[in-house]
Amino acid sequence: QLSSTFYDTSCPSALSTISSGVTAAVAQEARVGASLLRLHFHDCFVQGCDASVLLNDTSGEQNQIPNQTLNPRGFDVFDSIKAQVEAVCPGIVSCADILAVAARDGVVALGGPSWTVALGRRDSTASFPAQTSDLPPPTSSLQQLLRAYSKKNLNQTDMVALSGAHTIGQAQCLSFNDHIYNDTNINPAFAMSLRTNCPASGSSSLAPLDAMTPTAFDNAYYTNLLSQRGLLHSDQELFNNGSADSTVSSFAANAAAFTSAFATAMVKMGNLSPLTGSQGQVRINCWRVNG
Ligand code: HEM
Ligand SMILES: [Ca+2]
Ligand SMILES: [Ca+2]
Repeated sequence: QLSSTFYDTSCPSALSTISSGVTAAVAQEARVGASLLRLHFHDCFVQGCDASVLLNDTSGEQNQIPNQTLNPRGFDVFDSIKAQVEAVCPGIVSCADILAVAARDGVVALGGPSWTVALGRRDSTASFPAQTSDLPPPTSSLQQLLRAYSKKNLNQTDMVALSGAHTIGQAQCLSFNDHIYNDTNINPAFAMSLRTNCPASGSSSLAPLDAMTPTAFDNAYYTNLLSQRGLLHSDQELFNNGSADSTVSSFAANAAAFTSAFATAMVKMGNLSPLTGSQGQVRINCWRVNG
């Protein structure tokens, strides 16, 4: 059972240490907020929020396709924040908890909502590469997205709200080349402008997931979908004459409805299968199991 007061006596400065580290890093480079948020998602969807994504085994999760596009800067910033937390409270605060708090603080630093993060997760002692198949690819259909989220007990509203994370951050051309060259449910001028920097065969060059406000955590992601300006195939699937259309429209029209649904869904995602009590360990270095 997680609790928001978990570190109140064992490490009272844990939360302020994390938030000042995240705030400083995001002020220097806005994308870091997005990269930390995505790390938490890629952790929780693979065997639960246990920091398994951070273990850099050569045959681990990080080498699987969905994780090959995680921004290396996110790992660097994360490691430096963990080092700051270790300096004030050695061996107390888990990597999985820091990830959950850093994801929230990154959203807040970019103007998004805040929420209370329940704490007390412990860190895995193994990486789970096979389970990265629980992360839906950007080629997913609406039906495939719904199935991937329902496997995690997240409903359609949660799914649409969590996808609003794509209001910040960047994607490599190889994640959306098929959408801008071969799909028809995309604004032609938008597709044309993206093709300048993204060959049909794909590449590593970057485009913002939300071309309107790439560094603001707002509801522009949904207004983009209404005009067929979703960057990923999977983004535009949420507004493509299907069951999610009405939720997309309502989040586009009502920013508060989005931020409240996002916060609710982040809490649910952050509670996925945590290790607690004496399970797992508190890793000293997040990238390796304690030796
Ligand atoms: C609905 C299923 C989802 C799919 C198919 C998906 C797919 C992707 C892809 C392909 C990228 C770009 C990777 C690259 O090419 O560099 C990306 C980036 C990103 N995703 Fe998702 N994603 C999904 C859900 C989520 C969720 C639930 C969150 C967080 C709550 C999230 C947060 C992000 C962020 C913040 C970025 C930008 C990261 C950065 O700039 O470093 N995504 N996602
Ligand atoms: Ca995990
Ligand atoms: Ca935005």
